[in-house]
Amino acid sequence: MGHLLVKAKQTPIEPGITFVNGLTRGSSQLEYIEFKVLDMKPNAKYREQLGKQECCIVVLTGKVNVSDHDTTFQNIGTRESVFEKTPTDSVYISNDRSFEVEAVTPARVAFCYSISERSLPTRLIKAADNGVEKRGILNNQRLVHNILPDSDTSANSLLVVEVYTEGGNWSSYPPHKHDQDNIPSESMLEETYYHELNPKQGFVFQRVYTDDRSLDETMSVEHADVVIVPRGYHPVGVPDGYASYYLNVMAGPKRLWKFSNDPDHEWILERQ
Ligand SMILES: O=C(O)C[C@@H](O)[C@H](O)C(=O)CO
Repeated sequence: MGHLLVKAKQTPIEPGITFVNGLTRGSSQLEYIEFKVLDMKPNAKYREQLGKQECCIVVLTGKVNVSDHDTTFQNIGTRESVFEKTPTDSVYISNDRSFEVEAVTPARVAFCYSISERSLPTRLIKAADNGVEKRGILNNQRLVHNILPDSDTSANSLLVVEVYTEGGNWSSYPPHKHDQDNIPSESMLEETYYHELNPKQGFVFQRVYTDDRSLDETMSVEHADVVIVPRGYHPVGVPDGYASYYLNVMAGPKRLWKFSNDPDHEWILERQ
């Protein structure tokens, strides 16, 4: 197993709460992003005091109440499986705040963190606020739900997006990278991928590589695994018969998603 692949764990951490997968800045080579996914049984409560990190709470499945102790958003979340392919509700919570998530139904919740110093208002990002985009042609088709895109100024550094790729298709493809602070042509953003598969026994392949191949890892990724993209190109290939979902978190010094395609494969975009 390469050091960019974090396998799903399923570790009970509190009554009614199971840690599914995640990473901290201490446990990964990332400087900006932390991430975790928790499974929650009904009535379970997860509380956290944020330090100098902002957090986007994405209700992957089920229904929850989220409170920042000033405002409570009740019964949020829209789906029982991510593969319903409808957007979901999320909540943005600023650095230095605390929050509580209480499960109303069995729920799977993603917590996307990035370092942040400037306080911002808590915000409910409703499912209807997600920008829904179909990208690509031929075997490069994917469906994108933009939860926190760079056009939305609710966050200091976090970018959050979910992506669906049908079997036999490729996404994050042609391979692109965002590891140079060279705006307007490219921004420097770390990235994480939290993957789900339908059916669950499926797998996808993800390669993370740089032009000079000083980094070049190709991973077999299974349900609930996380892939870390500290730099480099990061395409995903989905085998026939399986559908892929992933939740991307991106963060870096500037909150802008500007990428460069691998020049060797950019011709993919020129096809009709
Ligand atoms: O369009 C896609 O296939 C999704 C990717 O852009 C993905 O969100 C990503 O790699 C962002 O850098």
